[in-house]
Amino acid sequence: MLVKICGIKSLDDAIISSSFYPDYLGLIFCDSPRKINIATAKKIVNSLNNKKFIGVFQNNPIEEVLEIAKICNLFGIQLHGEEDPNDIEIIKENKFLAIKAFRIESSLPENLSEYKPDYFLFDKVKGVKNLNTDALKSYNLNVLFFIAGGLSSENVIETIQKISNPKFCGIDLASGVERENKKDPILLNNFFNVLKKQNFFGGQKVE
Ligand SMILES: O=C(O)c1ccccc1NCC(=O)[C@H](O)[C@H](O)COP(=O)(O)O
Repeated sequence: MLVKICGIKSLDDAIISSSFYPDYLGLIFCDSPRKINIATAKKIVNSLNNKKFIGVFQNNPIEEVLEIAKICNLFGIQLHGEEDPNDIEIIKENKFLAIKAFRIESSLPENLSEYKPDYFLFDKVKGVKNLNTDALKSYNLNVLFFIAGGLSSENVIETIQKISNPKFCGIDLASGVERENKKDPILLNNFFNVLKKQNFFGGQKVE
């Protein structure tokens, strides 16, 4: 499994999280308790310049997304709203890794195949505890996908084992490794330990 730790809010969060060697670190630029400003994001990326930072955006004009991605020297862009499939093409043309996220309730979106990102990310809907993994059973596209939604050391293995799809490649999490709104070394350690114990840490990236 590839791992993306999302919602990095400070240099401390970034340093602690990257000490566990996740594949990607996420910076949230849209409305969220984990929203980061451009100046802080830029400082974090420049301080850890060998790490791959993904900016998370929601329904922003694509020109604005690209401008922020360039200012902050991001590796990739995750669109988490109702963006047009063409925005994904523009992200790829601009040489950023492109992730298209969808919040999944009971089924996959009908227009999923119109999007050609590097990865999909299937997240839970707001207000529920976890992702409905049954909804992923019909996934038959060629694009690799991550899952997200309330993952923690307690439920990650059980969740991974529920998904037997060859395109399932990664997990994304935020709150499951946070205490008092900060990334927590003990929770991170527990999380990576359970992954490693089950040989679920590591995997092949698209790039
Ligand atoms: O996490 C947020 O606050 C958020 C808000 C708006 C858009 C996207 C957001 N998160 C991006 C993600 O990739 C996942 O939703 C997140 O990492 C999963 O978080 P959690 O359920 O707490 O593990």
